[in-house]
Amino acid sequence: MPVAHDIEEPATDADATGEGLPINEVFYSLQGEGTLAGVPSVFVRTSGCNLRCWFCDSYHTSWEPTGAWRDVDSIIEKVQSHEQADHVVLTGGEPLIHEESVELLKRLDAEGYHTTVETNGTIHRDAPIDLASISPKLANSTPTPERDPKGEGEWEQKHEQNRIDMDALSQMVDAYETQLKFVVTDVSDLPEITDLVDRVREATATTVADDDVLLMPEGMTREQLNGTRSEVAELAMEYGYRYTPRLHVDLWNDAPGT
Ligand SMILES: C[S@@+](CC[C@H](N)C(=O)[O-])C[C@H]1O[C@@H](n2cnc3c(N)ncnc32)[C@H](O)[C@@H]1O
Ligand SMILES: Nc1nc2[nH]cc(C(=O)O)c2c(=O)[nH]1
Ligand code: SF4
Ligand SMILES: [Mg+2]
Repeated sequence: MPVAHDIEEPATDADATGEGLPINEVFYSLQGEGTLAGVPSVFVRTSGCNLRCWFCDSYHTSWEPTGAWRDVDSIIEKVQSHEQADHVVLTGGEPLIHEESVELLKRLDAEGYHTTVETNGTIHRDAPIDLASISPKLANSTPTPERDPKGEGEWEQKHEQNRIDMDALSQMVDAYETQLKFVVTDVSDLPEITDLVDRVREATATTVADDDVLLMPEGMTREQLNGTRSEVAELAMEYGYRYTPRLHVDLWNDAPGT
């Protein structure tokens, strides 16, 4: 069993019992990213992350983790209250820092849900995951002092050291149906992506097709996406990778619970 990295415990509304999961939010929406974009889904967002991307669109699960501890039964109950959905997306923060995410995924699987896990790919756990939506973090994510949203670059080195774990990444690719979803700002990100995809292909027994590699424009608002999406779409065509929109941002901008 992998050891969770040294995680700061999220601030909680409830007493930390050590059981259950720190939950930031549970909401019903359309999957906005990746090969299942457009599918009605319940999102379960855990709090706490082992990385600190400067651009993180879920600031209150990473830079300032907040949430309330909920036991697995109560999370399942909340998921089931959205009766139309048969897809569940477990995200965060980084959901796989929490061992209890495995229990939640087992319960969701037993209840018949299709499960997607949105993960940065640095921690592998054995769980019933129907789609591992892995977003390995590139150098463009590193919180340098100039880009740090909170401090003065205190996380730069730790983020840089931990953002890629080839063992965890390749174990996950071999274990699950996978999409590799890269956050792209511009053409300068592409050499790192092609190199990483080559390394994953060498390290795994699985065929990683070009259309399992997704380029997603960086931006947490429509305005920011206006500056990235066209170039990223062109890059997907040029390299033969798949483009993924951020449908939820196009539809609802950065509204909470979407
Ligand atoms: C908040 S993360 C949570 C899951 C996991 N920690 C991860 O990074 O994959 C969910 C998704 O949002 C993406 N993301 C975060 N901030 C973004 C931004 N500013 N622009 C585009 N994608 C972003 C991540 O790369 C990931 O695919
Ligand atoms: N609609 C919607 N789709 C998403 N796909 C991945 C998300 C995430 O934050 O992990 C996300 C999200 O926050 N909202
Ligand atoms: S790994 Fe995911 S949750 Fe963590 S800081 Fe980066 S985007 Fe945010
Ligand atoms: Mg999101």
